[in-house]
Amino acid sequence: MSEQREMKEASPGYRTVTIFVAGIAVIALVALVTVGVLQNKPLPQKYKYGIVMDAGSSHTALYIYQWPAEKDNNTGRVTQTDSCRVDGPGISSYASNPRGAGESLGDCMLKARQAVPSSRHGETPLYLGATAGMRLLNIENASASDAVFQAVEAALHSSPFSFRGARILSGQEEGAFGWVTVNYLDDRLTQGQETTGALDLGGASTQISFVSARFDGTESPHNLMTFRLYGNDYNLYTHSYLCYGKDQALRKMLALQTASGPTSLSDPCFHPGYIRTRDYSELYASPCVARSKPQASPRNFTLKGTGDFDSCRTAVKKIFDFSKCNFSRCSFNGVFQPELQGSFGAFSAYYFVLDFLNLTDTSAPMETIKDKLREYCATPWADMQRQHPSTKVKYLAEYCFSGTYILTLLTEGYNFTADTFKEITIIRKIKGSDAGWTLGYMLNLTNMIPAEAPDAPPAAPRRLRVHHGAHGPAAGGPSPLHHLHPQQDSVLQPAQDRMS
Ligand SMILES: O=P(O)(O)OP(=O)(O)OP(=O)(O)OC[C@H]1O[C@@H](n2cnc3c(O)ncnc32)[C@H](O)[C@@H]1O
Ligand SMILES: [Ca+2]
Repeated sequence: MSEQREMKEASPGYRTVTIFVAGIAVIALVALVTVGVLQNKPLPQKYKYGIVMDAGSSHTALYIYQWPAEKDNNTGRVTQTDSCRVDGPGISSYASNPRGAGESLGDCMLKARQAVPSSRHGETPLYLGATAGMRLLNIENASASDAVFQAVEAALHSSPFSFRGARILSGQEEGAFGWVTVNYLDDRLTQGQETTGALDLGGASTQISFVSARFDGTESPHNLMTFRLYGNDYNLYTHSYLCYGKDQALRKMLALQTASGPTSLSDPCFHPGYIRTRDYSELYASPCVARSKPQASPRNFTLKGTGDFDSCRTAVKKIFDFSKCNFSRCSFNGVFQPELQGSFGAFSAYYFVLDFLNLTDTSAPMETIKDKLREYCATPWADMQRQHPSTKVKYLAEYCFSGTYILTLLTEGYNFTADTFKEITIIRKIKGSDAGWTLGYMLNLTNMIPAEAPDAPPAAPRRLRVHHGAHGPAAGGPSPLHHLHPQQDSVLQPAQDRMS
């Protein structure tokens, strides 16, 4: 110590050097701060972001995902950080006011600008995918659906994000991406573990997707999606039933009950004491029921609830056609479905409805579930309103129908038995991220799921890759990111499309 002090004191140049070094350090620091301030450069961000808008039939939702900036290609690393529910109905409801569809997204876009650090805005991919509501509008009135898309695209182009296109997802994509999401969040893909099937119930369509050892696509090619993920091959069975989302299914049931154009209808799927005037032209204003509109009918009919679960089941069952099957086995409406296999995650309206009804425990005996629904449906409407003053009246009025529909769809439609029903888990979120197709869709379009396991020698480019036939895109083709129309670039395609 003292020797040191002696040396410092002894060395005449020591003070000069110290002052010199300190001076340089101060100048460097000032320069650094000045440059930083002048360029307004924030500190480097730890995360990257991606945004997907889910334009569903009943509403639009925006999801923001993040992942560590230094490593894009690892599983389980992409998580949902934020979400935003667009006020008002789904974009397909803006057919007569397309501009309104674009404007409706404003608040959620603002929220996204605040949630994603501004230094990342320009590089953050933004996708919009529309599902069954737009599929139906496209069938009904293609120019109206084009106008809605134009308005929505204009709104999203004006955002600071990297807008990569708005399009309608095919039913197969909707089902398959929901399956990818669930299994990605559960970490089942990297481990090569047994996967979970996915059940999605929307307002206008519903999907079932699961890996089946007995299904290679021979019987029904358009139900097959094949992928190679983290070095494992999957044959996924998937089917989307248009018009079997819970809103359209209710329309179908009401249409069957009003085929003769009555002025009043006693309906077992609504609570006793429930009474409402329904407009014929409004009820039949959907391609799901348009063709069965009665030739002659009054303007409205009076819908009166009788609250009878067993009769409701009978009425609901009539919207399924079990009469024909050209395959070895079918679900309903002549659709091929292999034997159910493994566990399932059921989300969206399965969750909303069964959670409200306190019926998410699928291990309860089937009879108990039926008894609860029987009692629930029989509860007078006035009591329901008194007990649930803050529940949206439309939802409250329809839970008896919705619960009955879900039970019928799962057991009679998809053939879940008292045993296999227990394999269904009713979920809303997995590790903080919503279950749904959006995350899988983004992972695919941003190539964030590698075809080979990360520690395996990269024989092929690390991207989510399907086995394409001779006409499929070459492996390692251009990244989907460089195109504005992801429908041409999605590397996940149903087998039928690949073979045609
Ligand atoms: O997939 P598609 O068919 O396009 O429709 P969507 O994406 O808009 O459908 P959601 O899963 O958002 O919702 C499914 C249905 O559940 C309804 N719903 C949403 N929240 C609900 C709640 O809390 N209680 C009851 N029903 C609800 C909603 O109105 C739809 O009819
Ligand atoms: Ca949906």
